[in-house]
Amino acid sequence: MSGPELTVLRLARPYLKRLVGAGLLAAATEFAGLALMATATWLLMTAADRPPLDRLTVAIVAVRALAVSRGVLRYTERLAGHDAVLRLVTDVRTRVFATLAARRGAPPRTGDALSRLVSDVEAVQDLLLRVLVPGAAAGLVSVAAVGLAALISPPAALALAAGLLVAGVALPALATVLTRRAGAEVAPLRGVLAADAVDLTHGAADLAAFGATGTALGAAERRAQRLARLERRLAALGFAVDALGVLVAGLTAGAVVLVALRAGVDGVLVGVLAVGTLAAVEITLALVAAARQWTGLRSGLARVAQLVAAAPDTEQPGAGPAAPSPVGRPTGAGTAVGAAGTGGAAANRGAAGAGGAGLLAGAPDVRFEGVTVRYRAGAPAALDGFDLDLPAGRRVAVVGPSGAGKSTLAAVLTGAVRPDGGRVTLDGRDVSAYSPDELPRAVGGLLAEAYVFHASVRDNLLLGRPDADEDALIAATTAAGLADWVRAQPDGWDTVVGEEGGQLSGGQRQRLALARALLAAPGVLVLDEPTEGLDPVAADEVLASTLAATPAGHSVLLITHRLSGLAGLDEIVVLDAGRVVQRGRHAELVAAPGWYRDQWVLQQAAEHGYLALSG
Ligand SMILES: Nc1ncnc2c1ncn2[C@@H]1O[C@H](COP(=O)(O)OP(=O)(O)OP(=O)(O)O)[C@@H](O)[C@H]1O
Repeated sequence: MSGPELTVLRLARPYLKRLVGAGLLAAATEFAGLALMATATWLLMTAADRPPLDRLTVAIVAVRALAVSRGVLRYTERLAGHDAVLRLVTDVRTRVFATLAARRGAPPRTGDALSRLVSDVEAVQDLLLRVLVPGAAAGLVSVAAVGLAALISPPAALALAAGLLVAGVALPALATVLTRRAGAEVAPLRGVLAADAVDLTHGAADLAAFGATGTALGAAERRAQRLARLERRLAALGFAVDALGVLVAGLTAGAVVLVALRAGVDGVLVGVLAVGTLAAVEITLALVAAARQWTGLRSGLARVAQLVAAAPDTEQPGAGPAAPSPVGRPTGAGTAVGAAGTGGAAANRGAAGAGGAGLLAGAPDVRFEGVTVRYRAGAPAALDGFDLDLPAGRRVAVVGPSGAGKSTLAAVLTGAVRPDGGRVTLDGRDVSAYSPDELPRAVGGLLAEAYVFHASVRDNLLLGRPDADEDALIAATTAAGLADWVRAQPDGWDTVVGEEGGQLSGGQRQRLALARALLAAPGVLVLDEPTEGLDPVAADEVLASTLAATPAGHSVLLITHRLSGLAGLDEIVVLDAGRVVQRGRHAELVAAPGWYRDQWVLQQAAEHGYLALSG
């Protein structure tokens, strides 16, 4: 027993007395079972000769007493063991939680943290309740069984000892060797799968928008299949070892009987030895189960020990299993379990550069015809008979007050929401007719509240275009105003951004999501509030560089609250309560009375002061 187990045992020190008590009670329970079998055998075989009843009285009482005491002992053992272990587990869980919460550097992903708090901490519980307590009990009872057998026949006791050694030492060792590798892979894999579940649910909209859902699902499925394979293999090996255990029990009982007969032991006692041997070997075989449990628990224990032992901020970012990227690339130095590669629909796209390095496919002509969306029956329509032509290469902004239906427009265009009335077509074909792989090539971009994955900057960027080269990465991040930050990071493109981009400022997160959208460069680039969270100067710069970086011929649908920087756009559509209330170019709208002009004045005054308006 080494490192992690010792750390756990050190934590168990305050509960040592209770644990030792539980171990002794477990041994007493097993011993009562063994004694019950032996006494009952003696009773039956002796009774067959019809002796006077008083010869049997003690044995009859003993059988009853042992049967009752066995149940009582088992109950108290469970009570004492669980009492001690649940107290310990509460301590460990509190410490693990405190360490996770206090840790600086890269925090674990929610799924992984959950897995550490739940299944890894349960490994501590299992180590004590399923490995140490039953293991110690089995060891003690084996010694007692050999001692008792020696009282009847020393040679038979030797045969029993040999059988018990095989059952209690050789078989557990064999089980450990056979299951070690698979067992070590299982706990981290469970953690990674839990993290996959978080990404697939929280990042579902962005994965769909970049056409990476299939790839991410595929990667998660491959990991799930790997886990299932490992668990099947562990179960099959376990059954094989269990079968060997039954064989060992039979062979040992046979050997004990032969040796005892040769040594001239009385027939009834031979029977007692035979049944006692079967019972003793069965109890010792608990060590095989304990060993199998132990190999399965080791990696979970190691992770708990690592967390408990580490000072809150000493753990290195990226330690532990590699954080799989949403597109299936391993991002850390640890075990890249089931890395999925970069195949799939997203990888099959053509080349396209944020800086105009090439076109995916020509931008389609988009047409909204009388589109109506109502989220709930009876609720006001979020979009109410909306019409818009967005021919290839056109750049249109949609503005309007909060709740006007702007994001709903983006959701309808990207296929996330189906209109209740009217239709949206790309090159004359209804959006709903495009497959989930096909649509993101034509339409995509930065959705409202874009999800940033717990992966490196590079992997977050590559979500929409896995084959992008360094130049394209630089072009996209430069346009989004993130390139200087990336250059300043010690790990550069490999900087892990934390779950939901938690290691980034709000503005950096937004720039990263924007750079990702630019890199994906779909024919119709939807940008929902691309400069949200940036100060006015930065917002103007980023919007200008973003529009400049969009390849010529690609269309842009810009959704924004800010009216600054829209002068160069082909059309601005003002929405209110799902209806178009104004449309035109910036200069026209600023000149005409209406929501646009009022809002423009207010925003200019807020950002530059009222004097700037008159100047
Ligand atoms: N998933 C939804 N379920 C129910 N109602 C929704 C949903 N999404 C939006 N709505 C409603 O639809 C209307 C339009 O919302 P939408 O998000 O499209 O407006 P918006 O113009 O983008 O607003 P904001 O500028 O505040 O983001 C709002 O009244 C909103 O409450």
